[in-house]
Amino acid sequence: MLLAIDCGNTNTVFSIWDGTEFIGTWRTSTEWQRTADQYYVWLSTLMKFQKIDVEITDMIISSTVPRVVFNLRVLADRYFHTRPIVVGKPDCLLPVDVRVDGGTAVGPDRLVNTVGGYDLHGGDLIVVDFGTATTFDVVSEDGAYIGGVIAPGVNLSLEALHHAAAALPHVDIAKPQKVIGTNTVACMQSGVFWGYVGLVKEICARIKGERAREMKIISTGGLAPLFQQTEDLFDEFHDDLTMHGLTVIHRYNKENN
Ligand SMILES: Nc1ncnc2c1ncn2[C@@H]1O[C@H](COP(=O)(O)OP(=O)(O)OP(=O)(O)O)[C@@H](O)[C@H]1O
Ligand SMILES: CC(C)(CO)[C@@H](O)C(=O)NCCC(=O)O
Ligand SMILES: [K+]
Repeated sequence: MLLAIDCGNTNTVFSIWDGTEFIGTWRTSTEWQRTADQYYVWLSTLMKFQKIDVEITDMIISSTVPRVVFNLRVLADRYFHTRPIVVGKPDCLLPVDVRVDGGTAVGPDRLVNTVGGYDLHGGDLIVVDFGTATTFDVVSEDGAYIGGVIAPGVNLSLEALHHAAAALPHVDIAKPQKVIGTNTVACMQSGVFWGYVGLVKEICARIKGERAREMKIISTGGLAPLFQQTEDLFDEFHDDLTMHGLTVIHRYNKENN
């Protein structure tokens, strides 16, 4: 069975794929110091707790944090006796082209989202991922990753305000009732929430303009539903788009490598 690992700058998600569906998904904070032994204790405990008794034979990793890959490789070797596929490494084949400036190391999560989105919807897509950063990945008609946009993430924007301004507290994102905030927290939430609604609309409109064609907008990441409930920003939301993309890349490598 496949263990798919999506390692972002804030959180790392482990999912087990049985070939048809994900039978378990667990999340931990991303820390490059975490050792293979620590991962194993954590994962095996959670698997036992959910009575998931399966043998992991394959592993695929997407990591936006290069340093964590070493210990995940040790995990694969020591506990599962397998060599992981690492997205972005030369020996990992991708079922889509990447058309960007020479020397650009595109984030593996963006490549995986491109593959996952293309598999589910075909081409001419904008994939919006609300993680540590908010990324827009532009997928051409033939499924290639042709570039995109990187904006500061929602939580990062709120944290930046808190850190840089002595009188601004730590605030969690929420949809404000009105645009005009009548207290500090409401003002901050309004700036980030409505600012983000505008950001998403403007960027998507400009991408469509530059491409001069209609494009489907799909979203993923924990905060996408919060925005979707207000305005019709996206055509579709997929909670596990990155994980889906990892299973597609794994299958492609098994068949072609
Ligand atoms: N309604 C909500 N309000 C506030 N935070 C939320 C809400 N729903 C989800 N979140 C948070 O949104 C964040 C986004 O999760 P996601 O997995 O997409 O990205 P991440 O883990 O923060 O970033 P990365 O993948 O870059 O590490 C998570 O930290 C999650 O706890
Ligand atoms: C933009 C992030 C941080 C989003 O997770 C990641 O995809 C990344 O580190 N990208 C590298 C630069 C690029 O994608 O062009
Ligand atoms: K993510």
